[in-house]
Amino acid sequence: MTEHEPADAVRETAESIATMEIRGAATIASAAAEALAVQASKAAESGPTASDPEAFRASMRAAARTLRETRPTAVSLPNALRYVLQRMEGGEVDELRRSVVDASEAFVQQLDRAQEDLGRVGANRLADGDTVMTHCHSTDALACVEAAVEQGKSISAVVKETRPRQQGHITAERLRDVGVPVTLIVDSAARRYLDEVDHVVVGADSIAADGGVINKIGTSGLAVNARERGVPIMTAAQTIKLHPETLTGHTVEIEMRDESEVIDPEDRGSIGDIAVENPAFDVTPPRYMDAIVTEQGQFPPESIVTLMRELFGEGAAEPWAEP
Ligand SMILES: O=C(COP(=O)(O)O)[C@H](O)[C@H](O)COP(=O)(O)O
Repeated sequence: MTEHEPADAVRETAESIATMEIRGAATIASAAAEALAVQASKAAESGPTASDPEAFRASMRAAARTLRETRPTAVSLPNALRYVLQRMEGGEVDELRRSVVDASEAFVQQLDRAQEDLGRVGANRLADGDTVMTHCHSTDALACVEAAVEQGKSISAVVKETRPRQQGHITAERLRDVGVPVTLIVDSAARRYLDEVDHVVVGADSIAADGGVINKIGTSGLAVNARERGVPIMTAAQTIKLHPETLTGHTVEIEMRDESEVIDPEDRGSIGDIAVENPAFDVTPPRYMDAIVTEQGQFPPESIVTLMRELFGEGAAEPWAEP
């Protein structure tokens, strides 16, 4: 195996992330970490990467770049790659392999634990009898509702379908499966139903140093409406969603997806010369978000920078870059 040929499993994972078969920031992060472990095992098996530590390292960097290039917005993806590659160490291929496999396992375990911990923090904000409104499908947001249900609270949900990919349907099914009564609505009905809900709970793909929440398109409009109706809105986001590059003034790239997700290619001809745009995410300014719930407790969005600096220092390394 050469440095420019990531294992098939890495290419398959990258393809699944790009096509959204694997989706949602936390799930993308664990799939990426696991793909690096597979790459390490394959690279240690045969070819120059099996005998030359530098070729092995180069193949790991190339695999990380392949994964990094799939989708630009969820920072949990580069944070996962960074976590694993920064722990790659050893003078021999076998040591390098082991360090990558161990780091990948530790990362995935940490992710699961963090989600459980943040679920309990978020659940404390929910009271028995509350109705929550959700947007998209976020495993972190769901963890809060599930933990509240486990605490014996009776929770019901109004679930936005979330055009164009309708991830709300996944949320509706997950909530139904844990016994939460669900009402599914179209996105444009959200303001009408806000009068019937006690909390809005959303996830995040990235959180900027100023506390801005980058999440599925439509989150910012929902947040503005929730504020106007006096309904508290929280973001459930593990700390791997904190975007270290925003500490140095970078902005988060918003993914633009194909127009075929918005309009059926068969109908495209009939609408003629009309531009169709499909941004996948938007930014909710911190003043419209009541709390960011993490595994380390809840924070007002404006104070998240303190936690970010503690965890990431002043910036972000790119260990996948060629030296
Ligand atoms: O915006 C989305 C998913 O977008 P997409 O479907 O385009 O990937 C989710 O709210 C966040 O990724 C958080 O999810 P989680 O809490 O599971 O990390």
